[in-house]
Amino acid sequence: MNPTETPTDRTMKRVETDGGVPMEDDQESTADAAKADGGTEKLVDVSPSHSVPDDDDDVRTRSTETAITTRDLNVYYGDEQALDGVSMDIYEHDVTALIGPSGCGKSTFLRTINRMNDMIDVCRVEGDVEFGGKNVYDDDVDPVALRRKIGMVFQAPNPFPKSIRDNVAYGLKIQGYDGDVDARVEKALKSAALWDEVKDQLDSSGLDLSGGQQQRLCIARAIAPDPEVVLMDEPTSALDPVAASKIEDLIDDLAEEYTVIIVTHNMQQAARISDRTAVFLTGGRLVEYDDTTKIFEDPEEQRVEDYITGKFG
Ligand SMILES: Nc1ncnc2c1ncn2[C@@H]1O[C@H](COP(=O)(O)OP(=O)(O)OP(=O)(O)O)[C@@H](O)[C@H]1O
Repeated sequence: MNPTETPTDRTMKRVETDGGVPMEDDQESTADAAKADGGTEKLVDVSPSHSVPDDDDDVRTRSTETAITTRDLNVYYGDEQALDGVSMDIYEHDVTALIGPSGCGKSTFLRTINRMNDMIDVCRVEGDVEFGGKNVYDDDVDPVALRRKIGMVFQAPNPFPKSIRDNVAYGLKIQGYDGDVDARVEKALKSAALWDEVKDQLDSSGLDLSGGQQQRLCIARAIAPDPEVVLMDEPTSALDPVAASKIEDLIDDLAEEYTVIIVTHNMQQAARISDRTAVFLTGGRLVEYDDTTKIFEDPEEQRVEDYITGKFG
């Protein structure tokens, strides 16, 4: 499908998470096994066969509304072009995965959406990123206010050296929120599936938590100001498999309330947790963007199939 095309049927069964260990090295064997079977080849197994379906909430109705639209997005670091003409519609309440080999511009794309690239002097952006009916690069857009609406979670958990409560309340304080901060902290920690583990130690340092808990704390911090979009840059790559699995489950829940865009190197993870997948290849080009099942089972582009089956990247 053309990256900018609007799908006709936006209701589909969600790809299940198996809650298991992220596996990258079995991609080729999955495809080979399917071929040997004489069955329909699946490049990566996105079926729920290896999982236990959780409960009755495993079908999410998908929106036809776009949360973010990029048009002809070019990003440069000095003379080097990191993104080349990226046009993409990202849908509300979808989990959209960005995949591709190292250096193809995934993180740049993510950072361009909430203007984190503003902090890099040599970075120059051309084209539009529409959010809420406005180009986020318009002169009258306040990047700090924008980042409250489009929160971000990074690869390594990075809590502030503050209490758990203050970590979560941080964004609220910056925005001068004068309501019930404790209620908002509780709500965010519940949404981040951390409340039960920390509710009796809200004054302890966020740095005393485990890595997985710290990452969920960072997710709570990102969602406390009630954003519309949550950007995640490889949020599980620094975590052990159990902690990573918890975050994967959480991402699925977050999509009920937020639009989630996630960069991942883990193909199985993209297949498990995302509704749509965008494949970037060298040169910062978006080469294919479609429903995740389509990308992983029957991509249009040979280059995408080669990447997914581990022939390069
Ligand atoms: N701050 C920066 N200054 C200069 N060049 C940069 C900067 N950040 C990224 N680049 C360059 O832009 C290109 C895209 O990098 P980016 O980090 O967006 O790719 P990526 O696909 O996210 O890579 P990875 O998967 O390794 O994280 C690379 O060539 C990279 O060297």
